Amino acid sequence: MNIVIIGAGRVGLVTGSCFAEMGNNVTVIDIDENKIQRLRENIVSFYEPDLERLVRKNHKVGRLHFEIDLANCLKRVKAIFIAVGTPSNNDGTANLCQVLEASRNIGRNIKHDILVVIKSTVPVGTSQKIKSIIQEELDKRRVGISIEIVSNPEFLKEGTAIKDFMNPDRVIVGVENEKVQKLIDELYKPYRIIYTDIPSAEMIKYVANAMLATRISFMNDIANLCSLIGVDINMVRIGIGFDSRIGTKFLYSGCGYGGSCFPKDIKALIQIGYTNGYAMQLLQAVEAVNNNQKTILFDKLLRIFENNLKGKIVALWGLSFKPNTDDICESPALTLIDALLKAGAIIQVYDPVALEETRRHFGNKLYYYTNMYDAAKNADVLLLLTEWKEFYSPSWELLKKTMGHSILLDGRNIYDKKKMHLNGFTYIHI
Ligand SMILES: NC(=O)c1ccc[n+]([C@@H]2O[C@H](COP(=O)([O-])OP(=O)(O)OC[C@H]3O[C@@H](n4cnc5c(N)ncnc54)[C@H](O)[C@@H]3O)[C@@H](O)[C@H]2O)c1
Ligand SMILES: O=c1ccn([C@@H]2O[C@H](COP(=O)(O)OP(=O)(O)O[C@H]3O[C@H](CO)[C@@H](O)[C@H](O)[C@H]3O)[C@@H](O)[C@H]2O)c(=O)[nH]1
Repeated sequence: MNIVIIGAGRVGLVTGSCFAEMGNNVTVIDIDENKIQRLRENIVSFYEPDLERLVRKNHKVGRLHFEIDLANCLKRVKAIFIAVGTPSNNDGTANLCQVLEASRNIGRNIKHDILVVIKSTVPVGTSQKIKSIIQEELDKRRVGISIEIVSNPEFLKEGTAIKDFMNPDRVIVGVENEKVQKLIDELYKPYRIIYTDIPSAEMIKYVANAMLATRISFMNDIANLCSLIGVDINMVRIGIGFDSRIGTKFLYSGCGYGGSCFPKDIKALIQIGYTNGYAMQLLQAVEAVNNNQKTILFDKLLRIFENNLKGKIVALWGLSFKPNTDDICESPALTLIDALLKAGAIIQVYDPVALEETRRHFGNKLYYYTNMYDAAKNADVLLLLTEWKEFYSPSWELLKKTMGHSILLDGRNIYDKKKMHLNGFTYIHI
């Protein structure tokens, strides 16, 4: 099938590459000319495991193309996916400028019947707005063609995006009528497709993220209580997770959730509540607990160093908001670094792939290392912020020797408390 994807970001590029891998003929377009030029050279501008390989392979065999101008790639196209960004406005509502501009672009250029698929995360009612905008542009041109619209929110996670797209738990498709289902079935053939109406599909995306974020904030709240009363949160997590009604996933306490989705989508859902005269009390608490959680490691540091971090060497392992991505958007590391800089600490950082992103953000205020042990050199304290695999079994001997001190704050609770004391570390976790 001939498909166009608007937006070559984390969702658009993964969607395009995966559909091409399934045998479709895909063109991905973006307004960022530099991004498109680099993609034509098979260079992906962000880190996502396996994505560059898929881009190169499908580009080479001629199933994946990159364009700037939508008008150049509409011939025989059956579906156009909108996968542009929906960042937060200052008040927390979803900013729909990119989505509305992409819709106008479709309306200005399309010359035949088409299915428009909305992949971006958008508030209820946006798909209808998109349809109206396309129709407005068609009317201006006096073009009488039929536009079908479906809402198909995306549930992939950064760091496992290809795997998630290729093996989804479910594919949600909100439709206005059954006519379009044949085409959707053809696209997503092997997967479990759940058809809903459009508003439900739009809402499912927000509610799924809200539920996951709620689990995390709930566990962080419980972890903070456990730490006050001397209970091991890891044992509690395992103990409740084996209740099949609860399940084991998304129960890991830590230094807070980040990323380009949970924080903005929770804010947007709270704002949707406000707009409709309803206070989303639980989600407000989820957000408040998370904001507090991002400050917890700093508070622990203040206690250790008796409120004086000036001149203290603080080493950080992990900067991205989760492993296997270079994305530092809303990462707990950013909150911690801001506080440490204010307190006058010397900050030495290491991350397997997010160093450059971090350097772009903080410039020469930090010391950057490409080796995890070098980052810990002479450090008064080491903090683990992201649970990259390579941090699971370090050489404790080497680490102790390099640091000269042996205090470790584990922001992701990945180490065994008992063993850490045997390794000679003062070990503090969440
Ligand atoms: N990042 C994720 O893991 C993830 C997962 C599921 C859903 N989502 C949702 O998917 C959407 C896209 O997210 P993303 O992370 O891919 O965003 P992104 O910011 O990485 O990418 C958006 C891309 O769209 C391009 N763009 C903007 N306006 C355009 C236009 N008018 N025409 C062509 N290109 C345009 C931008 O240049 C950018 O490359 C958001 O709504 C997000 O909430 C994201
Ligand atoms: O038990 C857990 C699980 C996750 N996290 C944190 O939660 C954040 C988000 O992690 P994750 O959900 O794995 O990554 P995202 O790429 O942000 O994916 C979420 O956001 C996407 C964008 O909407 C959705 O598509 C995905 O389904 C949804 O999981 C990260 O900071 C994690 O460290 C925890 O603290 N504890």
